[in-house]
Amino acid sequence: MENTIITNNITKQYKKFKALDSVSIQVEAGTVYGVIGKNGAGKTTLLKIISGLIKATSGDINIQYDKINSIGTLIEEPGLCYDMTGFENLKLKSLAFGLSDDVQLHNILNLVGLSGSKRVKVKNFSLGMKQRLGIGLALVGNPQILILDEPINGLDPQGIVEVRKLILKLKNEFNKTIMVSSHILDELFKIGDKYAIINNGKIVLEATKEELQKRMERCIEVETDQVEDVIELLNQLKLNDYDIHTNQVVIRDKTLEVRALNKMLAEKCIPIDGIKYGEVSYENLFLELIGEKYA
Ligand SMILES: Nc1ncnc2c1ncn2[C@@H]1O[C@H](COP(=O)(O)OP(=O)(O)OP(=O)(O)O)[C@@H](O)[C@H]1O
Repeated sequence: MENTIITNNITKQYKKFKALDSVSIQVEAGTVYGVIGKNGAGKTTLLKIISGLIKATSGDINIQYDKINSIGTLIEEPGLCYDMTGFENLKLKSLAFGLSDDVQLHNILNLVGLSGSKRVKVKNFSLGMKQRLGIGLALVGNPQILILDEPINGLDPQGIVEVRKLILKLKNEFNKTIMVSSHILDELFKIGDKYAIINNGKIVLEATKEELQKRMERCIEVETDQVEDVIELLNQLKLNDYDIHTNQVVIRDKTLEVRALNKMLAEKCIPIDGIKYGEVSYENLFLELIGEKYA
């Protein structure tokens, strides 16, 4: 598939501080691209540079699009007028863009699930409604690319589901290319096709959903009430990458096979209640990638 956004060694320097350090990413057209990182990792800086809101200190950006206004952004606050309705907010932005297509605005209101609240002023909106209106504002002018910075931050579970469905609908039915950042890993992993994991301004991994899933596949979960004996065996085998839970040991080793471990446990007469392959959690994968210890 064709790439819509390519960045090449983008660096952003604030005096002596490097907020972004040689960031190179490739975003394919019609996909959702997740940018994952802790607070202060550099997500907003990257999205602002791609949106054209700030300039990179060095590096190149190549963005393919046909029309002016082809990037819609929701970065930090949506900048809503609280004494106006959702429609009036859309209208204001549309006028600022020199557009006069009210039908499109009604379609946007419908798309973001706010057509039932036509007469409600934004000051009476829930946070989820405000966030969806923020996405609606990003859609004014029908951009092909959407840049959404932390769109689910602070939302309740229902609000998160609504934004997730909206993002997927925008991709699947409207063929938008969407970059979305978050530190809520589980949620972002539900919608992205490809991801950049960013830490201290550097991309520590750019990987497709499938590649990430592959990395998460392999761990072995041993259920036992004799956790200490299992740990002793693992230490003898020099397998030091494991988590201990109540009555469970989770071993992360790509070479160890369930059958082989099962045999060794039996030989040592260590009773177990179960042994199987499991998945590394998103959080642990993330911590591994940014070089921090598992929780
Ligand atoms: N205008 C600025 N001047 C100086 N430093 C800045 C400026 N803008 C951002 N930074 C710094 O750059 C780093 C990256 O900030 P950025 O907002 O991109 O992080 P983030 O990953 O989006 O984090 P968060 O989730 O907290 O928004 C932070 O350490 C931040 O303090």
